[in-house]
Amino acid sequence: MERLTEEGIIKELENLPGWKRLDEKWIERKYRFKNFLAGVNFVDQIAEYAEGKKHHPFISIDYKMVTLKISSWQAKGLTDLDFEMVKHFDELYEEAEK
Ligand SMILES: C[C@H](O)[C@H](O)[C@H]1CNC2=NC(N)=NC(=O)C2=N1
Repeated sequence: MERLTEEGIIKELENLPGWKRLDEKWIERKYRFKNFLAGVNFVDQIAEYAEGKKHHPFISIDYKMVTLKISSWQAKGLTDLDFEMVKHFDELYEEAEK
């Protein structure tokens, strides 16, 4: 998959509040949960989805906070697939927090 241009990345991020640029290759979002197990359950859903897509975010759980960061390392940058996936991560979060 093709790497997105700088303009393409900036445009995508405009519609994704919460996601921030770490550097030219990685974006990151921190999600807060009501309790530890809600965060772990979210990570479980992310893991299933990522495995299905064969595209894997880096994940860390810090008590009630889950941090996801993603890049397409084979493409050496950010791709449409990264953005398709982060939109789904945000949807899963909204469902989880209802
Ligand atoms: C061979 C395998 O499909 C690749 O190594 C996949 C696995 N998961 C991946 N995940 C992410 N985030 N980026 C990749 O480039 C990537 N490559």
